[in-house]
Amino acid sequence: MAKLVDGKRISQEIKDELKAEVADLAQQGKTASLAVIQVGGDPASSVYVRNKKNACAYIGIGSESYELPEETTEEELLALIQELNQKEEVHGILVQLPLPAHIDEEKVILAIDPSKDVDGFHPQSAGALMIGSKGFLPCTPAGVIQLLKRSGVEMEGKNCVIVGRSNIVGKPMAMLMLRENATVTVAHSRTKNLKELCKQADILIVAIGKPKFITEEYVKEGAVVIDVGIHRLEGKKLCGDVDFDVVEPLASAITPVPGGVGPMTIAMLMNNCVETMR
Ligand SMILES: Nc1nc(=O)c2c([nH]1)NC[C@@H]1CN(c3ccc(C(=O)N[C@@H](CCC(=O)O)C(=O)O)cc3)C=[N+]21
Ligand SMILES: [Mg+2]
Repeated sequence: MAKLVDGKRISQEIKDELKAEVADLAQQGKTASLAVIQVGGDPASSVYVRNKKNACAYIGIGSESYELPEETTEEELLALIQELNQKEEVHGILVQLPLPAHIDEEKVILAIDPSKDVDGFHPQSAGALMIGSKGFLPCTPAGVIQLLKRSGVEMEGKNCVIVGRSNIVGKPMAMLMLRENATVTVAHSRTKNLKELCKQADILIVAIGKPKFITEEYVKEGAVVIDVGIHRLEGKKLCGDVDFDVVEPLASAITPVPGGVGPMTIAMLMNNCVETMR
């Protein structure tokens, strides 16, 4: 039977470490505060925004939220970001994605001061990751690395297949696994012989955004399976990109959804906020 990789427990462990560190840094007069911007009232986004604010309160950093109406113009949003860039009491800026269709996400991300880019989405942060220089790491892939490390999964020399090539998960995930000296393959929706390729993976990381897409035919016996997907099924039940019930018996370790990668994303966001104080 597969060992469950408990993201809920590990994220709690990280938040507790950060809480202690923040208390220490506070004694030296250091503080941090996160500004969260949400445009429109998407209920899923509201849940995530609330979780982020709760996490800030838990570890002892400030947060302020800007809930803007759906009709907000790109100019108005850019003006708010400029204001927060200038504001000394704000150390991190997060613009909840996705944004309404009339706003250019790329422009918005580019407007954030890279020194406050706690999501790690700015091109300067992405470039720094690529060449191995200092910058904020994107929270979800950084969370996956922490899950693997804290579960004792050896990465060096291992065959890692990443399914998905997005700018916020697949691509930065590949860079981080390379840093850990894994041998990395990035697969995606157009990859030929995807099943055969995935079956070679010692570590399979899935972020394709298709519910229960990965079945037992994609997984080698003993593989470590990390599921980045999150989907709300009818009846509000959550599931990932991996069909957990059929893959779990094959895997040596596997993340559940919920309780896997999701909570780690928030823990690593908190780590990036604390990084502004260090
Ligand atoms: N600028 C920006 N930064 C983000 O980091 C960002 C974003 N936009 N837009 C949306 C996605 C999604 N995301 C998640 C965070 C936590 C959970 C999480 O905590 N999930 C829980 C379940 C939560 C639930 O019940 O829905 C779990 O998997 O156990 C999931 C997803 C951050 N995102
Ligand atoms: Mg893709």
